[in-house]
Formats: sequence, C-alpha cells, structure tokens
Amino acid sequence: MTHPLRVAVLGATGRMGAQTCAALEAADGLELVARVGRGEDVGAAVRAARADVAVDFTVPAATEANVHAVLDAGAHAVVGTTGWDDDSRRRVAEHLGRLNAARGVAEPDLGVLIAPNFGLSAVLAMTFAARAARYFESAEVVELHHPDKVDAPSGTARHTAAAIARARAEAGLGPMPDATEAGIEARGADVDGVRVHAVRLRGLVAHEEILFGNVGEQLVIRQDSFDRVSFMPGVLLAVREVGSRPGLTVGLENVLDLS
Ligand SMILES: NC(=O)C1=CN([C@@H]2O[C@H](COP(=O)(O)OP(=O)(O)OC[C@H]3O[C@@H](n4cnc5c(N)ncnc54)[C@H](O)[C@@H]3O)[C@@H](O)[C@H]2O)C=CC1
Ligand SMILES: O=C(O)C1=N[C@H](C(=O)O)C[C@H](O)C1
Repeated sequence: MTHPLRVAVLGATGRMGAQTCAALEAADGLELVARVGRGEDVGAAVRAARADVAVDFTVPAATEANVHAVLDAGAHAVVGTTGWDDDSRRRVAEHLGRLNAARGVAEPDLGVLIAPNFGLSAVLAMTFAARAARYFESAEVVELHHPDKVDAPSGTARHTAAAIARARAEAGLGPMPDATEAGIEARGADVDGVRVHAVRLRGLVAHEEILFGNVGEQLVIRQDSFDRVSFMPGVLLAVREVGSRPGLTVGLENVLDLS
C-alpha cells in the first residue's frame, strides 16, 4: 500500500489557502499535515510536519522566500501565488539545480510547479489565445477580479499577454496598430507590448477576456471562475504531479499536455 502524500499549505487562513485545506481533507491519497500562517517559520513548519509537498497561496512579497525555504526543507512546491518574474523564476531554477545535484540516488529530485491559474477554463483560455495570436493584427487582455485582490494586472493576464507576445514574435508580427497620442494611461498596462486592462468590482471572483481583432472581424475568448472551488481540481493535480516533474515547471498547461 502506498502512503498518502503529506501536504502543507502556506497561507492556510487566506481565501485560497482555506479552500485548498478543505480540498486536501476531502481528497484520496493526500494528507493535510500543516496549516502555515503569516509570521511562522515556513522551513521549520514543513520539516516538523515531514511534508512531501507544500502549496503556497500567500502574497507576492513572500512567495519566493517561501519556495526557497520549502526546498531547503526537502519538499516539492506547488505555487499559485502571483508576483513571479524572470529573475525570481531563474533563482528558483538555480536553487533546484544545486539541490538536485547534491541529492542522493535514493531521493527523488525536487520539483516546483508555479501555475498562474489552476482553473481549467483559464488554462484553456490561455492556450487558445496563444494559438490564435498569430492570426490577428490586434490583441488586448481584460482581467476582472474581486476588489480584495492586492496586485494588478493579474498573474493570469501577465501569463496570457506574454504568451500572445511570444506567438506574435515567432510569427514575425510587428507592433499592434494604436494611434493613441494623448491619454496613454487609459490604455492599460503594457505587458511585452500587449495592453492589459484590470477591472476590480465587488461581486466578481476571477475572470478574463482576450480580444483579437482584424479588419472586419473579432474573436473574444472569455473564461469565468465564479467560485474558488474551480481552482481545486488543478491544485490537487499539481500536488499529485509535482513529485514526478523535477526542476521548475511554469503553467498547468504543461501538466495537462496542452503546451
Ligand atoms: N494560481 C491560481 O489559480 C490562483 C492564484 N491566486 C493567488 O493566490 C494568492 C493568494 O490569494 P488569496 O488567497 O485570495 O489571498 P488572501 O489575502 O486571502 O490570502 C493570503 C494569505 O497569506 C497569508 N500570508 C501572508 N504572508 C505570508 C507568509 N509569509 N507566510 C505564510 N502566509 C502568509 C496571509 O495572512 C493570508 O492568510 C494571490 O497571489 C492570488 O493572486 C488566487 C486564486 C487562484
Ligand atoms: O487573486 C485572485 O483572486 C486570483 N489570482 C490569480 C491571478 O492573479 O491571476 C488567479 C486568478 O485570476 C484569481
């Protein structure tokens, strides 16, 4: 009989952390062994709980340090928190490289899976947008969230825009048409040359629209997470998979074989 995977949750009293704890408690083959909150020593908590995997749903300012502490404690990390950039991802990849090179043959290599969004509808929307991007002159992203969200634009919108920009560059497309001369601040954030607009509205949870335009036509891809329960199948999949994916994986699309 295989033992259940031992899982710690960082940010356990937050909106996503609490939902994740509930999902883990209801899941087969997974055991919630630590609820870690703000101000606690993450490494010590993960070690004390003998966690195999730690899930991070904290805040952008804390998430990178948490992941380094989890790795030093010998556990895999699944990360949903936003705020990651090329530099922080590179530092985690280097840390993983050093640790995995030093691990014994009997120990599985450590993995970190960072997913800007665990919702299936969001992962599919991002994937479809990346596929569509090369065929359109114009593309813009609108993300819409609850007003308690601390960062903008959302991690999902950044990931989406970056993928659109990559696809456009690979297809040899130049900058998008935009004649704006005055009021550029009303055109949203510029993420790799793609405009991203952030709406904050009471009643919303997490939503994204990707707009594509050509002369005489438009394509709109939209996804809606109406409830945080929608993120849980993706979180549980990531927890189960991260141990068999050594090194750094960014995006649940890689686990779902959509990339
Ligand atoms: N990848 C995904 O599918 C999703 C990602 N998110 C992201 O997850 C993060 C958390 O979102 P929410 O749960 O809505 O926020 P929240 O504000 O409800 O929860 C954050 C929790 O982290 C705790 N915390 C802060 N610093 C900490 C530290 N150093 N160690 C441990 N705990 C700490 C806070 O006390 C709080 O309980 C955000 O970055 C959000 O954008 C949210 C929803 C889905
Ligand atoms: O803060 C949220 O709520 C969400 N954060 C993530 C993001 O910034 O993309 C994922 C989802 O949009 C919900």
